[in-house]
Amino acid sequence: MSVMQMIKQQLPSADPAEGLKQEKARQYGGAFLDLSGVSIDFPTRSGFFRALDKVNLKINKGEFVSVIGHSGCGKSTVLNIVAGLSQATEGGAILQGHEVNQPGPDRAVVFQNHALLPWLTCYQNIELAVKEIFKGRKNRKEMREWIEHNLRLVHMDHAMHKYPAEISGGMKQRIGIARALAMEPTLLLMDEPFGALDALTRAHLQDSVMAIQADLKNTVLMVTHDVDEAVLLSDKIVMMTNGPAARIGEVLDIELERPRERLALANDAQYNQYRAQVLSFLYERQRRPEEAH
Ligand SMILES: Nc1ncnc2c1ncn2[C@@H]1O[C@H](COP(=O)(O)OP(=O)(O)OP(=O)(O)O)[C@@H](O)[C@H]1O
Repeated sequence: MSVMQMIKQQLPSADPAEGLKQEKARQYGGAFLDLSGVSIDFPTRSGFFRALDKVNLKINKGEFVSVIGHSGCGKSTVLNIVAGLSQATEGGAILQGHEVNQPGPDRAVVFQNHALLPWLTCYQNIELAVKEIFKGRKNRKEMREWIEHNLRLVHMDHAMHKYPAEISGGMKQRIGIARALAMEPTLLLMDEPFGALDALTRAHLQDSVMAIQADLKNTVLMVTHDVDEAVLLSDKIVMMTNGPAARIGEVLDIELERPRERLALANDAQYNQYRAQVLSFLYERQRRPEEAH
């Protein structure tokens, strides 16, 4: 899929009925996100491949939820179903009372590789999404202020007129996050958002995301490979079994007080206990044959 297609898929449809559906959804009082009985079969040359088998997951409003599991278990597939980029073969995702069957502006996605349009500046990359979403609701000045506000949130206002090629990988990722936040999504979806970054940049960006989350109280679903990242950022860690036919193995509630400080937590018994629980799930109960030696 091209970068343009990915961005377009997240933008709103012009259908007025869609606006009404979204308004109804905002008033819905049930489970915020409810995945029930989600299975998916991908067609392959040797027949159907069942990637997920009867996945059930509930997420509450304002929660930060991480999905962790070994490579290829189906983490991105879960996120893509919630994003509306993949269709479940059985079951489905209900977001605020409405079935997800296509991408929409209520679910902004941050990918590992930022997906910025190289011919637009950082400001213009965000503006593209903001113009679509807020047309008729914000005037030019309000839009400019809103874009600048979101650039400030990720500490990138100083580089707003630079092109993606002129900034570092970590900075590009910040712009991707600013663009997603500027869409004011009901649900923020992040697929290994820090995966391509060096350890220091990764830590800075994790801290920024925690600070933004504390402020905006977004509901976030994040895919990660990183146990420390999952424990540090999450309210809930969803641990997936190995595929094919992957399921949710365990869900761990992380009850560490916020704000969380990575240095203080390094010596925190409860933090280390959570960390050990995730490691034990991944490397004992879900150990893969190639890791047994
Ligand atoms: N479109 C597709 N067609 C066929 N198989 C697919 C398709 N998309 C995903 N799969 C398969 O489904 C399984 C889950 O893939 P997915 O990308 O969700 O895993 P993941 O846990 O996110 O992996 P990673 O951590 O390596 O990114 C894999 O075996 C993958 O090969």
